[in-house]
Amino acid sequence: MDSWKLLPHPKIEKKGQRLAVVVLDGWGEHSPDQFNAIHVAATPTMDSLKQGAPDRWRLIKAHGPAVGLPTEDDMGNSEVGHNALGAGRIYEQGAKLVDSAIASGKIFQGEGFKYIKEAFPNGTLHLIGLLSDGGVHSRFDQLQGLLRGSAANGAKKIRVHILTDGRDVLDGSSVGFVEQLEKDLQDLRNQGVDALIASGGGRMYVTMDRYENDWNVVKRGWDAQVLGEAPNRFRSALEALHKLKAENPKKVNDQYYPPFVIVDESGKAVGPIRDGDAVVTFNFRADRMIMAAKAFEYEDFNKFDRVRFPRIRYAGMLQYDGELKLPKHYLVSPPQIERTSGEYFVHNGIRTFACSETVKFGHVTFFWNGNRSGLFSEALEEYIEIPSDQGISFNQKPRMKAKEIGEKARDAILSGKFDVVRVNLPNGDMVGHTGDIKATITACEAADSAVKMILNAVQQVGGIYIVTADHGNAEDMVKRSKTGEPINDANGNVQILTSHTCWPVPVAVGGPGLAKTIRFRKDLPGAGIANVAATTMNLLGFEAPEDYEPSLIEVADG
Ligand SMILES: O=C(O)[C@@H](CO)OP(=O)(O)O
Ligand SMILES: [Mn+2]
Ligand SMILES: [Mn+2]
Repeated sequence: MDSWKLLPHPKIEKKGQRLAVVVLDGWGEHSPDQFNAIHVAATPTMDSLKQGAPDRWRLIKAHGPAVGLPTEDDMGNSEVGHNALGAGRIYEQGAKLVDSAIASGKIFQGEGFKYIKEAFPNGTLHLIGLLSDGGVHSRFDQLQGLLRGSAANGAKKIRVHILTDGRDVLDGSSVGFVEQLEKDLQDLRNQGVDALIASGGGRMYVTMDRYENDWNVVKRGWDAQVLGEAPNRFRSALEALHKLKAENPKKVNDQYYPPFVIVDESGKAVGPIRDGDAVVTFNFRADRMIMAAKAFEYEDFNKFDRVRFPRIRYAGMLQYDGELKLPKHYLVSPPQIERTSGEYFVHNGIRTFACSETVKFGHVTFFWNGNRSGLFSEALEEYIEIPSDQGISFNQKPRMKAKEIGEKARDAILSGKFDVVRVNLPNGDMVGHTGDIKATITACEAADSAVKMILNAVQQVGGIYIVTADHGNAEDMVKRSKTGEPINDANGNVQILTSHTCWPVPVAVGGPGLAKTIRFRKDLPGAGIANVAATTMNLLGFEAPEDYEPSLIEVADG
């Protein structure tokens, strides 16, 4: 028997239902107050869905172990969220896999580490990555583990190229992380390892672009890290952070520090990357390291002028793209996500349309499909990317491309060419990360209007919808005490929260094609977003594979 064949659902007929799957990025559920941008925004469509509770609207988990992260304190993120949504099962994710590999010491015995270790006797080890304890792309304690382990394994010269965060952690917290890193590097120097910070920059402006939105971001990183060139040169990273902020307090924050290099007393960069060196990008998450990985690895490369292409031993913390085998060498094996819902669908003749704008396009395709690039089937699938605005912080244009995404989805639904139309609406998340509450309110309104456009099209064709989110963000824009009170900073202003949250997200089903008897089960109170994939299979008239997390819906008698 074809193991890809999904069995017909015993109670839900497969009758060519057209299904819209809408993911609102960064849209959680939290108590209503002035710092809940979704609550303050006029969101009539999402509000109306809530009226369907408990049978057709409920909350599901989108953080911590429910999405494969180490602890209940780990907020969700797009990678683990879309992996869970698309794969319908919970995989141990990068953060956890790296933790285990460091704890057991296996990371230092693996092929990847052995490969870079060859460079230790004569070359420098460069560590490049996001410096914070956000746990979304990287974690500070993992960098510390890597530093200690590398020194213990013979690294004599280490250079750290930092990317400041302020997006998964509070803005301004980069200073504390750099102070701690400087202490750790001093400890290494006391042990005879020549260890220094060599360059830096803010994650949104240096290195960590994604989905080829803007190669200039990667180039700025390359120039500083590899060539040792940047418009800003300082004797220390702390000096860089303080001076660059003081020069331009309105524009410069942790996410957007301009690139800088650290120089010695003669003004020479302390750590350009040269032939014979080893380079490790210590982010475990893929999307924002793939572009840099290509620049470090590909012989043929034309995205920008690298000027110099050093012969290095390069490894990623994880392999970032299994399909492209990028990078070839890595310290920890990524989760092997297979048999995703999208792949099942093509094997069962389901025609899928997927769409978002650039900044989230890979979320609803690459992450959704288990970190796999490209289509499963040219004949049955179409993925559309709407170009995102470039070079701006999204609070300047908070509506982003919500309308365009809504229109594309609407047209795809009305065309009759697709059984499933899947979109990601980025607004709540991308604007939420700017910490600009007013703009985030506008963002949420734009996303809500796009949902409306999609639901109207579903209505017209007699279809079904499932609306949900990948994790929280816009529903809570302020740092809170344990009892939920907003926390003030030293100047008496509330501390703005730019990060994701641990709050649950809504899921709603409906549409004229949904039988009246279908409702949410009540026996899955702890369900999470991994339960959505089986639900979509049921909505299309299929049983889900046995090892998928259970479907959220049931068919009531009568
Ligand atoms: O912007 C990103 O890279 C992350 C936050 O670090 O957000 P998301 O997981 O929503 O993509
Ligand atoms: Mn997201
Ligand atoms: Mn986000």
